[in-house]
Amino acid sequence: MGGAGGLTEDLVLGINDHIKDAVVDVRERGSESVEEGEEEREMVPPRGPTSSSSGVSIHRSSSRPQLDLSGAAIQGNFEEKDPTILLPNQSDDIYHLALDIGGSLIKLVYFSRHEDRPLNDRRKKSIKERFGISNGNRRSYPILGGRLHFVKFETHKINECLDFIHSKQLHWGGLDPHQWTSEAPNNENAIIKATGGGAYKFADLFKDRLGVSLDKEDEMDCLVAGANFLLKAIRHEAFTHMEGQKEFVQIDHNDLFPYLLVNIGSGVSMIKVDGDGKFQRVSGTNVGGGTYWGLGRLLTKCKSFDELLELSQRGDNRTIDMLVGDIYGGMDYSKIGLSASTIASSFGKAISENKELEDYRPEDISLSLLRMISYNIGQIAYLNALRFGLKRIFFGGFFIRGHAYTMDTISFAVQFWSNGEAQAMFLRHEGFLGALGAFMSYEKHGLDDLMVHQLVERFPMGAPYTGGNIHGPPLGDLNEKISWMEKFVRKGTEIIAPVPMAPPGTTGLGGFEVPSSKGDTLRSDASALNVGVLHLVPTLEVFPLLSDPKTYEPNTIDLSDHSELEYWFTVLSEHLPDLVDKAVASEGGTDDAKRRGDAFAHYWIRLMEEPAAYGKFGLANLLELREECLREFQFVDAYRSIKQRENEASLAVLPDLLMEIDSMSKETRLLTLIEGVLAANIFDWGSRACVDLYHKGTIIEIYRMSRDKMRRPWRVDDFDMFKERMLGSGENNRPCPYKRALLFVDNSGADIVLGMLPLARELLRCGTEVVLVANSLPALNDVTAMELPDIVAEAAKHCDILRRAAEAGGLLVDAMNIQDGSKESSSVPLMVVENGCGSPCIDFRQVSSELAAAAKEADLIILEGMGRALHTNFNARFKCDALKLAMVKNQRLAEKLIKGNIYDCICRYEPAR
Ligand SMILES: Nc1ncnc2c1ncn2[C@@H]1O[C@H](COP(=O)(O)OP(=O)(O)O)[C@@H](O)[C@H]1O
Ligand SMILES: CC(C)(COP(=O)(O)O)[C@@H](O)C(=O)NCCC(=O)O
Ligand SMILES: [Mn+2]
Repeated sequence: MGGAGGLTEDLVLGINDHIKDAVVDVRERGSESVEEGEEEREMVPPRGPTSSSSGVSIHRSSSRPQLDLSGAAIQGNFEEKDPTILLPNQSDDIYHLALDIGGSLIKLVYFSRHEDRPLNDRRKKSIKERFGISNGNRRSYPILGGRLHFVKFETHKINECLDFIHSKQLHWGGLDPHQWTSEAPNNENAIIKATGGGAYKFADLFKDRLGVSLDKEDEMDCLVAGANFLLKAIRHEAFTHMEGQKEFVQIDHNDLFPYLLVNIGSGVSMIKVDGDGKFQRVSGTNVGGGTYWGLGRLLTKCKSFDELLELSQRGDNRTIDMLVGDIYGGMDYSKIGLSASTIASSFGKAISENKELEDYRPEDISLSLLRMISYNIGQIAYLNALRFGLKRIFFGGFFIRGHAYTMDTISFAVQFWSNGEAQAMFLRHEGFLGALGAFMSYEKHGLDDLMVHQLVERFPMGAPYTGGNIHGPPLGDLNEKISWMEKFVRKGTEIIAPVPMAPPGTTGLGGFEVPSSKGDTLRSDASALNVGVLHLVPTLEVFPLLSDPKTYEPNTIDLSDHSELEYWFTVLSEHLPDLVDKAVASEGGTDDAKRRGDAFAHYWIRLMEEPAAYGKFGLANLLELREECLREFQFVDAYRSIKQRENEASLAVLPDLLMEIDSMSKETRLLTLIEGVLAANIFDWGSRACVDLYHKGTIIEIYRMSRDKMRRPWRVDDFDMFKERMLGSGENNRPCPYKRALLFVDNSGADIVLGMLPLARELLRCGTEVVLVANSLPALNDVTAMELPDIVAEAAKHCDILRRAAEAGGLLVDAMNIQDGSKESSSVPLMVVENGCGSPCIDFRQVSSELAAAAKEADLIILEGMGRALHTNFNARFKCDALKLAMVKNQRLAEKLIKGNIYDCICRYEPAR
């Protein structure tokens, strides 16, 4: 090893000298952010390494396209009030709508389609040819990518709902689904699927106001279809809620039936579900959500359901309910297992006291009523489960409203009466089952064919308002979002107050005792249970090399541990000012960008008030949500100029690095290359520690420190095993054992140029095909698949191996004047493939179809960086050999994962399973 160390040292000095000329002092950058936009224009070469990020084909975009109003014309009778307007050029977003019009609420589920605009770039084309990927060849009709939105209105405000549908022109989509792709649909014969009593009651109103007919679907059919779809297709849909603890339940698709579905709407239906379309309504009760809201309104004079629910949180039901202790002189009735605090008779105290309604606190009345109804429903549900021997009970309907206390009470009843045999579970899309079922009843929309991995739930701004609260149009337009945000900030200080990390208020005593959540307010935007927009991405696939997709869990750190959540949320929040700075600078530092930056920061903190509301949450989800938030506020690529500069600086020193590498023996070279990857992984703008380093030193100093740290053994060091596999024992010059390697690259600049590209070159040199796998969308300073071909092209100018391989892989098409011009067909190709992600991490259950295709013949994967190799996939096992390379740039993670320290390195080699 001594020899290798010496050479490495030389290499460092050599590189440092070159870097000195080419690299800017990072300290200067922080303070020059305002001019960055300008300078960026100067620095962008015509075909610069990262100049093309704006045209990315976005897989997971969450921003809504604007309506194309050109050529708009009134359709039909001009005399009509609110006539329909045709938008002939609005072709990329086609809507489809289904309704559930209940006694209390109208639920809307609508689909918006954003057509893929495949970029005809050379990379995509050649990858498609090479891997034989064609569009839509798997089904007789294509599943359309798009988004499912969830909105609700109060039934007595049906006009708001009609206005909403009209304003969004959702009724135009009510045509035969086969016509979804056609332009400018004509809605004369439009039909909208609808369920619930209102589908009958309001049919004429829909015809008069919107000119559409409601196609009525059976309510029970719809509830069951909706529940089955959610339970099969949405990963974190069902959860238990006991004593304040929410726990997501992974439902095995093959072991879903039978179950009892209890839908608590205005009234309550109990349905025994035995399969898709196989069910029986076995019971129900007229004491339901309508009872709580109706009686509660009369008794407390509350103006809204949420107000009534909020009152209950400050209530003490002992003032009204007759408890066992009231009857037994403060004692338990222990013989039959009833404690003194058990409710013997709801509202029972009111009979014996000489009091009027005004003498009772509305808070106490509300709580007593809530407990009476929840407990009663829980008990009837249990009895029905018992009747049919069902172990699982799923509760839906908007009565639940994601309210911790309601869920705890119902869970307690089920647990108590069943002696723990039966389990109450709740659904995140609680009240949308019927509407979803009605949506499913459209023939051949392909939704029922979609699988879990093709659905991505996103929480764009406005989701809490559409899915949660009763509200008008969701905030679609960015200006609306920001003005809302500004209003919100002005209104209260909630946003900047410390983030509450304690679990939501609960009794802690299982529903029989007084809630300890006094003083807690039910947030009026209903973020207690957020329902996001479901993105349907038919092109996402499960990575075929996962050794066991069923048990695969991408996250290494589970944030359901509150101390973890608190820590990571704090770390990311501390990074926020720097991130906002970069984001604003990337948009030219304009006033508009500053407003958006502020709004982003506020929104981010607000989102984090209750992350559990978004389904099961790991660190990878937190990091991804941050990127999604940035995109939501139209920050396309916050680190664009930083990436460009670091790419240019690194490319300038690449030729010298390659020269030094080429002078080494095979063995030393391999070690030096791996060291190079680990050392360059320090250039990570997502790590607090690294950003602090950038503010203190130059790239050269940082890089030197990083190379110094490279002495083996690393904290996790399987290098010898990897070397053995690559080179065999002894210098026997045998060819490299790998046919195709997938290199999951991480950061721009030194990381890709001086770390991963030289490693890729070595693999190419020994006959391995190399697929560079990079992000589809920007995330921090990660290099994207769109940027890589240009970086490779630049590097190829100095290296024949890279040039020939890139040519063979279709990355270079007469890209430059190549000296020897030989185009050997025998050369091993180098390709670039997008991974389908826009995050620093990767979830192998949802990758792009081109990556899935490329993986089929791969026998080595190399995962680089903290996000892809540590936060996610540290424990993942693959069907082929895997090398995980990362520098740990966080002290706590280093301690937890490897009992080590910040800047320790990991080289983990795992032979195929
Ligand atoms: N904002 C709200 N306005 C009215 N009721 C609400 C609201 N949020 C939750 N609820 C509760 O949800 C019940 C309606 O649930 P839902 O599943 O929509 O049933 P339905 O189809 O009968 O309208 C109401 O009776 C009430 O208890
Ligand atoms: C965002 C990152 C995963 C990116 O790391 P990378 O994948 O580039 O190695 C990492 O910087 C990170 O975990 N940052 C947050 C923790 C911290 O600042 O210490
Ligand atoms: Mn990164």
